[in-house]
Amino acid sequence: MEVTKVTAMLDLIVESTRRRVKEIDSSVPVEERQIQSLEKSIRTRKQNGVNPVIAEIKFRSPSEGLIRSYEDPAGIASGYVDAGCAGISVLTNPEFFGGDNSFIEKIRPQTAVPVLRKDFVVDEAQVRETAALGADAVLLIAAVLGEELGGFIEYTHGFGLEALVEVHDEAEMENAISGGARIIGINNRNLKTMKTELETTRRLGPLAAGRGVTVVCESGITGPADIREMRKCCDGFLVGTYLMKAEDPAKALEGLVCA
Ligand SMILES: O=P(O)(O)OC[C@@H](O)[C@@H](O)c1c[nH]c2ccccc12
Repeated sequence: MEVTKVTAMLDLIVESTRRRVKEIDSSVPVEERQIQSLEKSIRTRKQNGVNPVIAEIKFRSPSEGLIRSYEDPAGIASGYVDAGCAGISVLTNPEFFGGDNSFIEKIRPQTAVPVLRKDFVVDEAQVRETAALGADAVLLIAAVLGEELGGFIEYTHGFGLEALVEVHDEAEMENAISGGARIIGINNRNLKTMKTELETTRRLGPLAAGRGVTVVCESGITGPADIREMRKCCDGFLVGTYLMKAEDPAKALEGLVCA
């Protein structure tokens, strides 16, 4: 029963996203620019013995409801940068995650780290829009794109952007690697049950070892101990709720970066 209900939730998100896609203005020019590489940022930090953490800006979610009352995303982002994040993940879905495209435009000019645009990409117009907004990378979810994943990865790279390709099981991991993914996010949250299990990264991380990809452990990180425990199975981390629930998100992040 529960599974059917939550699958309907993902369908709902994808459906509402398709409505937003119709409103994208594809005549907005995409300016030529040098992107900041998330892949490089993660690798450099790892080599320097610092935990690479992509810190997320997310005010609400279907599983948590309201996570933090709204405040200027640019202020949170600059705290994250000072605390040594490897990148900033920005939710732009308004209906379910309290995000907005304008968050990217607000954050980008004052941010010296890669910015990841997090949304439910179902159409190439959203990838083009991501480039126009000035982000450096875009999330592509294997479970949403299925057989089209490889084509979307190629399209993304064609814009000079990087893709964080999200997987949740063995088949999606293979689809991502054969589709040309360079950065793979293992989502510990089961999108059907909404539960998080770090076990997912423990199981799937080793499948990517030695295959030239950068692996990010996503969702359900609840503090420095999780980072210390999981870092042998991945290259970096993506953390949202734990930081956004903290009174001082930047201070909470410092504890993860130095864990
Ligand atoms: O808040 P958490 O449990 O730290 O998780 C962050 C991030 O992984 C999560 O926001 C996320 C992972 N994949 C997504 C896809 C869409 C929206 C959100 C997400």
